[in-house]
Amino acid sequence: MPKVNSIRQAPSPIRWLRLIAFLYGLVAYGVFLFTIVYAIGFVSGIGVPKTIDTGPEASAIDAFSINTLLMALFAVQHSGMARKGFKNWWTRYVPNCIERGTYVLMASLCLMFLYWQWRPLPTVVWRVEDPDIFVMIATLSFIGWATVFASTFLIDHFELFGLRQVAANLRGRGIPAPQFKTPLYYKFVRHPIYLGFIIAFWAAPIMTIGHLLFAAVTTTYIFVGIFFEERDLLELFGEQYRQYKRQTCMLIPWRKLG
Ligand SMILES: C[S@@+](CC[C@H](N)C(=O)[O-])C[C@H]1O[C@@H](n2cnc3c(N)ncnc32)[C@H](O)[C@@H]1O
Repeated sequence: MPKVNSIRQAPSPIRWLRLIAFLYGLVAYGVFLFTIVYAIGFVSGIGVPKTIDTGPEASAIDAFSINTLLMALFAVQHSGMARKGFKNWWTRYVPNCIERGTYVLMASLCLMFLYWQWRPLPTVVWRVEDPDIFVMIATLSFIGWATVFASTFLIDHFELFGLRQVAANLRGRGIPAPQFKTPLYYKFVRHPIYLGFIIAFWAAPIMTIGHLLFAAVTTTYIFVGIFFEERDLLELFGEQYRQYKRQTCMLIPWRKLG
């Protein structure tokens, strides 16, 4: 009898696969956390060895081309892999539960590559001389980052970064369907995470050409990303999202709710 029990309790191959998928999701999340925290240092120039204004010297034209290519690589990965058609195709080969984690991992690797290969363009465009205004602008940038983090928790932090999916799979449950949400300030702006990024990138007490290039290209990319994201959200949530779009501003809450 004890032998029968021990056979019954032995983890099946499926359980092992679920555990491996869960650990993979955890690693992907850890890499993402490191990458996003590093991004704060990279953009602000504080606390990390390689920042937006440091790195191998290059001519202005080389630096401009390399940096633009690095941002284009990230944009293609980040937008391409988020599209429904791509997801439908590659989840034929990759289990559904690790699709989001893999997406997050790939985006993090593209960003790390960008940090590593980024060439500085150190000419100063503006420099705030007044120490109080300097601190105010630097603080505003951190408020932007805080908005990004807080908003991920409002939407669903663990689903956005793939942990909820691998945790559900580990428990033998299906992947939870995405829910439409408008918590707190999502009632006033549809894209607080992107607004937070824009604030974090532009609120710079010392703005170099390199930083300006980064802020300008990422802001343009955010608008392109919003176009594709909203097209998908309309398809996913239908009338609910159409009404939300009619009543709520995209980034800046400048008009009243309808
Ligand atoms: C990086 S988040 C950005 C969310 C939002 N655009 C923002 O800036 O706060 C992208 C994911 O959020 C989801 N999403 C965006 N708005 C949402 C909402 N109101 N409710 C639920 N999910 C949403 C999208 O489907 C997408 O998977």
